[in-house]
Amino acid sequence: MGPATGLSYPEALAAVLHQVATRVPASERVPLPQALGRALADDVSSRLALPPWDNAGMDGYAVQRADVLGASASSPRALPVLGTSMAGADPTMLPWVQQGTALRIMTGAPMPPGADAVVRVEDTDGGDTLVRVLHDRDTLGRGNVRPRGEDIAAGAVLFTRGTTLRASHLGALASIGVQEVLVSRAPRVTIVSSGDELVLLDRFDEVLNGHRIVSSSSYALPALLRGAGADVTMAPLVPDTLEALIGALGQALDVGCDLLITTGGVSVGAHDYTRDALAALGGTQRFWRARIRPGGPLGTGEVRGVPWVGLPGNPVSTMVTGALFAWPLIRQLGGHRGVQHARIPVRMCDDADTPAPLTYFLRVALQVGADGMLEARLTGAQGSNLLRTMAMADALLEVPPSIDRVEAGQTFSAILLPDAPPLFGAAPGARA
Ligand SMILES: Nc1nc2c(c(=O)[nH]1)N[C@H]1C(S)=C(S)[C@@H](COP(=O)(O)OP(=O)(O)OC[C@H]3O[C@@H](n4cnc5c(N)ncnc54)[C@H](O)[C@@H]3O)O[C@H]1N2
Ligand code: MOO
Repeated sequence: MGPATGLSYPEALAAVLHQVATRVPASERVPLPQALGRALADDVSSRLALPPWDNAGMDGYAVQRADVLGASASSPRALPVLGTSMAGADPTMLPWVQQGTALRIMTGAPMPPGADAVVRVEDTDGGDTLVRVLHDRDTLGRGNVRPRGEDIAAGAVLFTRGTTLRASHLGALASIGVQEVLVSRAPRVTIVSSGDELVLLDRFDEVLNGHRIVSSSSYALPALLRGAGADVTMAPLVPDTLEALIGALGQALDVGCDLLITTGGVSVGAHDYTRDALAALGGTQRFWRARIRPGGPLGTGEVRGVPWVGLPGNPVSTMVTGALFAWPLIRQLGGHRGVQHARIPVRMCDDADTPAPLTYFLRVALQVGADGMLEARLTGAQGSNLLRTMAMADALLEVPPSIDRVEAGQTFSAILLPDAPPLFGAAPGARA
């Protein structure tokens, strides 16, 4: 089977996501601080309004705006000061601000009845018992008054099911008194890696003896997928026999998981048994092979009701397909709403040949260019076995099948790797 067979990248992604589209994840209640990064399993409504009362947006004096309209340094308005409204003051105990009076007020403190504007302290002489207002700019617009319920309305839905909870969500939920949150359970993902040549680090002496290689994907892939919110179990490494693979996959299914991921053994080699093993366990294959590089020998299907994704064994192919396909799939299984990779425009700074009619995903490092646009540079050679150049990459430059050569200066879409840092260095000469 040639490299140009199989599904296009968008078709393959849609097929992978489609097979779990109707699954509703189980939910659990967790204390608020532990809800970070999880998806809300239900809408959250607020019992109360926030802010709970009209309050001051500036430190200054609560007044009736008509009293200070037209005030200036040459024509100040003098108002007796009735007292002070501190943040935390009981709003029902505040004096009425009648025409021609003022109440000292702090940012966040409740507005007293009668007042409809706050003059900031800088626009006054700061008087304690009598204040002179020297400027009337705060009579415009909202007059530095922050209205009750502006942030969160009482009874309204605050966040909807599927929202990924970030730091500010925890703050907003805390502010309405949520101590425990109903979130989708982390999907249980079991990874089964096969290959006679592979050992874990406890057998590194066999690597030194020249007989084996470390199963680097046993370390890289769970790290990546845990970042997607998966509860990952690594099955013991499986030798290259059909019986061993059937046994290992059967064991993983008996223990139970929400997603079965295999690495290796999906190509056309003499020992590539993954698809045969799945068939022997009664599984069905949805597709095998995508028109992408790296990662072409990618498969998906279902076995005993559990979705299966077969990632190719070359370590970079494993990580690229893990990021492009397994990551969004795990997000979907974890109940998260957004599962589309963002594409960002980047200016490519290197040439690259992409001759086959495939979507290429080139490993690139990003820098902020002189004009503020992101610039992409190849991290080095692009062979599927070269994990170092994958580790150096921030993003995958997506080169469509119709393009057979990338030239420096051209703009392409890049997909940020899910574990890429959110900040980048500046290219030489870039503005700060
Ligand atoms: N005749 C063909 N050969 C190959 C094709 C093809 O279309 N026709 N496709 C190539 C591509 S592309 C890839 S990718 C690989 C995929 O092969 P498998 O998924 O069957 O993987 P393996 O053969 O088991 O291993 C490939 C390679 O990766 C190393 N490997 C495997 N697992 C791990 C691991 N856990 N950690 C580190 N390294 C691993 C393995 O030693 C091999 O070097 O097939 C190509 N061949
Ligand atoms: O596509 Mo394979 O996944 O390049 O090495």
